Amino acid sequence: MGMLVNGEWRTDWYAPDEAGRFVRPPTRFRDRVSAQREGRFPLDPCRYHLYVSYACPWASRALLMHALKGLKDVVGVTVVDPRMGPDGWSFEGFPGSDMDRLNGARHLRELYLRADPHYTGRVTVPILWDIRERTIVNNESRELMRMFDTEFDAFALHPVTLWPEGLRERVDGVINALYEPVNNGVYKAGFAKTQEAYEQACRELFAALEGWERVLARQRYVCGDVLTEADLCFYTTLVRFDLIYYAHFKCNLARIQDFPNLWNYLLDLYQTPGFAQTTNLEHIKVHYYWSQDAVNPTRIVPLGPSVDLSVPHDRDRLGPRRLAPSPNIG
Ligand SMILES: N[C@@H](CCC(=O)N[C@@H](CS)C(=O)NCC(=O)O)C(=O)O
Repeated sequence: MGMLVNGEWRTDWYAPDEAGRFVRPPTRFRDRVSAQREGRFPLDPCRYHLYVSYACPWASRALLMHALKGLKDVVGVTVVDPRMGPDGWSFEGFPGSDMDRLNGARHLRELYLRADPHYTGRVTVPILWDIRERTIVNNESRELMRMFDTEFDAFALHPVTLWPEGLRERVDGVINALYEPVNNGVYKAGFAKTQEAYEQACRELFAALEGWERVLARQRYVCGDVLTEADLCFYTTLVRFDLIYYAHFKCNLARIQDFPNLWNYLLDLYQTPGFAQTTNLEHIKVHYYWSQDAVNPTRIVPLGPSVDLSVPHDRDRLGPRRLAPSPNIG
C-alpha cells in the first residue's frame, strides 16, 4: 500500500480523520469517452484498455459492465496481481492475473506517472487507459460503469442497457443510497481507528441491509423488475460480504446468508451470465487478507469460509430475469 506525492512513491496507509474515521480520497482522472466523438477521447474501437483487480469491488463494477455489454473485442482488459504489497498494485503473474503486455509496466503506479509525472494521490484500480495518448482517461468506477453502458453501444455485442430511460433517476438515487452505508460502509467499519467510528459504520451498514432486505422481498431487483447499474453496485459488496467483510472488516452482526432475500438476490445475480465469470473468489480473499496488513498484520489467509453461490435461488417467484434493451442499438 502506498501513494504518489508529486510523483514520488510513499508507503503510507490511509490517514484517518480526527475521529478515527476512514476517509476515501477523491478520484483525480475524470474524463470520458464520448460516443458522439466529442472532446479529447472520442469512441474508437481498440483505443481504450481497462486495468482492473478481480479483488476490488469498485473495479469489478466496471468489469461487470464490460462483460454484460460484451465489450471484450473492443476494450482489452489487464488484471493486476491480487497481492498489493509496499509497491502497490503490480503485475507479477499470480494465477488468474496478467502481466502488463500493453505497457510493459511492473507496477501500476508507472501508468499513473506516465499520465502525470507529478501525480499526487492513491494508485487505484480501475483505470481506463488511452492507448493513443498513453494516458488515463478515468479512474472512477461509477463513471466507467456508466461510460461502458452508454457510450460503447456501437461496438457492444449485447444490446442491453442498465440505465434504462424512465428509471434513470431511480437508478442514480439507489446508487447514491448504497454508497455511504454499504459500499463504502464496509471499508469505514474495517479501516476505523476508533471503537466509535467502527460501531457507527457497522450499525449504519446493517440498518441499510435490513432496509434492502425489505425492498427485495417484493421486487426482483433493487430498482424494480429490471437489472440496473444499481444492482451491480450492490452485488460487488454483497459477494464479498460473507467471505471477507464479516470477519476481516468485523461486519459481523449477521451474514448475508442470514437475510433470506439478500441471499437469494445475491445467488440470482451470481447466476446471471457475466457475473460469475468476472467474480474471482480466490483473488478477493488473497487480496484483502494479504494486502491489508494494517488490518491483518500476519497476512495469513484463512482457509474458510466456504460460500457456495451456485445453489438454487427463489427469485423467479418475483418475475423473470430481465435486462432492458439499449435505446441505441437495433
Ligand atoms: N473511487 C475509486 C476507488 C477505487 C479504489 O479505492 N480501489 C482500491 C482497490 S479496492 C485501490 O486500488 N486501492 C489502492 C490504494 O488505495 O492504495 C473508484 O470507485 O473507482
